Amino acid sequence: MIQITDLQKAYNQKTVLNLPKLTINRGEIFGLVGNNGAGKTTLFSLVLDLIRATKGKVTSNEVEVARFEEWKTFTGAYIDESFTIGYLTPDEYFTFLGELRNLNKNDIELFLSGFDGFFHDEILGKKKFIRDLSKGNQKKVGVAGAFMGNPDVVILDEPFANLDPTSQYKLRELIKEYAASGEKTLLISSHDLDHVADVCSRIVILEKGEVVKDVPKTETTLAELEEFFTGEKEEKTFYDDL
Ligand SMILES: Nc1ncnc2c1ncn2[C@@H]1O[C@H](COP(=O)(O)OP(=O)(O)OP(=O)(O)O)[C@@H](O)[C@H]1O
Repeated sequence: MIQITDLQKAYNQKTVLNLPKLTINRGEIFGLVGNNGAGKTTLFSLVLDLIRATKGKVTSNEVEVARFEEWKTFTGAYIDESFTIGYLTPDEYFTFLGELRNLNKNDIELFLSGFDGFFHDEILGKKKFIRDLSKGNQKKVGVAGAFMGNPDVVILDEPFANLDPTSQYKLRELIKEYAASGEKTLLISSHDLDHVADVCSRIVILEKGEVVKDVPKTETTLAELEEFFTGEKEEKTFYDDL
């Protein structure tokens, strides 16, 4: 679905991303982790053609994202506040986005009803501009918007950050439900190893712009990720054998 070939991004001669080859297949829930400055947002920004690559290319469903526009019809994303429209209320924003994605009023209402639990009665019908919502609620609007129109590819940069614990768990469920058909491709970055290990089918660790680990999710993934980032192996305790 997404092919990355010889992709490099440099700022002032300093390479911040270097990916000789990376393929993300249809149906994968691709989790991207890495310390601050590892290159996660840079990678997503290149996949979404928000910044120009120094070298190399990204194709999404065979469409080269930097040269053509068709990929936008099957891609939903939320990277930051610039993806929403601050001077609209969430209701206005979803109507706008829905129309853009050829949904009628009923479709939009049906779509939004799927987010009732996630929105927790804080988002819709409040007559508040998106820019005046709390950071977490702004994120909820953006994340929900990314799923609108049932896109084949959904890209979310740190979707769990700023959300309260209940909303984080609701988002896990939403992501899993969305991916359940096996037809959708999701790219999710997060600093929360527990969430990534729970929802993702494949996990990639970036370090200084390079892939240092690329593994399918298994029962031991969370422990392996924790060991990688803390440098400590979790000791087996007496209680583990009971
Ligand atoms: N516009 C820019 N000009 C110069 N350097 C930049 C620019 N944007 C990003 N960088 C650098 O690129 C590197 C990768 O940044 P990026 O935001 O992709 O990391 P990240 O993994 O998303 O980090 P975080 O977890 O902190 O969000 C960093 O060293 C960052 O300082």
